[in-house]
Amino acid sequence: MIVFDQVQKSYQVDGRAIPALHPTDMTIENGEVFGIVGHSGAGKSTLVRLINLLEPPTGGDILIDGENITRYGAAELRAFRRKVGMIFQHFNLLSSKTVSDNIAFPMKLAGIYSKAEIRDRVQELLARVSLTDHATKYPSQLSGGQKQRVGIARALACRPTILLCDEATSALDPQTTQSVLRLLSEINKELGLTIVLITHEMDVVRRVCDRVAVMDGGRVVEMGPVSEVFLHPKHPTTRDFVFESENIDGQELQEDLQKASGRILRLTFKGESTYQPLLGSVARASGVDFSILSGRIDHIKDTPYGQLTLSLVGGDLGAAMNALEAADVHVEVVR
Ligand SMILES: Nc1ncnc2c1ncn2[C@@H]1O[C@H](COP(=O)(O)OP(=O)(O)OP(=O)(O)O)[C@@H](O)[C@H]1O
Repeated sequence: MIVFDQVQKSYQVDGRAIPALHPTDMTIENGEVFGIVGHSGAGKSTLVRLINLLEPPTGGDILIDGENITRYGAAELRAFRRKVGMIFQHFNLLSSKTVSDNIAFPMKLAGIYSKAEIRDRVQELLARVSLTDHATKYPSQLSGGQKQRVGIARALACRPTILLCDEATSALDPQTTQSVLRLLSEINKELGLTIVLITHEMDVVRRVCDRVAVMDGGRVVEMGPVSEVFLHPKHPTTRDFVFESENIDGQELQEDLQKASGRILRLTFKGESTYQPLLGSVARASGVDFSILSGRIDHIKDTPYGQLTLSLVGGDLGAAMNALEAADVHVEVVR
């Protein structure tokens, strides 16, 4: 478990302390995929670099499995860092080394593994990331997705318990992004690894994360299970991210809503209720007429969800809303 207790970070710029992370409390459970989403400059990288003490905090305590890592000496810190793997947006591979040698590199650097151990581990990891046939290639001979797979294998070499991902899919096309995210999900499930993933795309969070923290101006402004934060965003920054990921233009939506008559409801279906033919029967029973203003069905991790914005006129609106809520549909009155 990673615990931030009033952790803060300021950078010294021209003799002045510029805050990048205001005092923050946060807990990341073992084995979860935790997303950190925010615009450029929000403080995401700073927060993640505090977890492996690449940046020392200027205040507060960071506890990992109960140990206060901010009090570690040099030797303890070296041993701790082997337990934390990291992957990067631009892969950071060594261009003069082969795929195998890149993966072996952190094990060699640690100086505690035998040659046979390194050889066996590299073979195992090459198979894990489906790159066995590329073992003797150099990074320049690989695609972006393959390079990130090497990055992941290298990060796993010393059997870490935490994997930090700093915009790991931002340089990849959508299809390659999907396959890298699938690989990260598999690793999380198979190895029980804790994954902390920074991104500026809510869509990445939706696909793989269990919980998410939304950052703005060096503060965590919203935090919770992805289904809660994604489907019922409270902070304006979170709303912007969700709208962006759904390709919704906030202003256009407002203009559309103004043209619609009657009550406007936003319905959220989750899990099994997503597939139920509910609307027709509720409309018939309550005598309410409805038109659909916008809608989508998608997944949050493995759970299907649907969201519909409807305008409703006539009939017994209260009865319709009760019937929907009784069927586990979340009903929000927009107007
Ligand atoms: N080494 C540094 N020295 C001084 N200021 C820094 C340093 N690193 C980051 N900052 C500042 O701290 C703030 C947070 O930066 P950070 O890189 O953590 O944000 P971010 O959300 O990761 O942004 P991006 O997505 O662009 O990487 C920014 O205002 C940035 O300019």
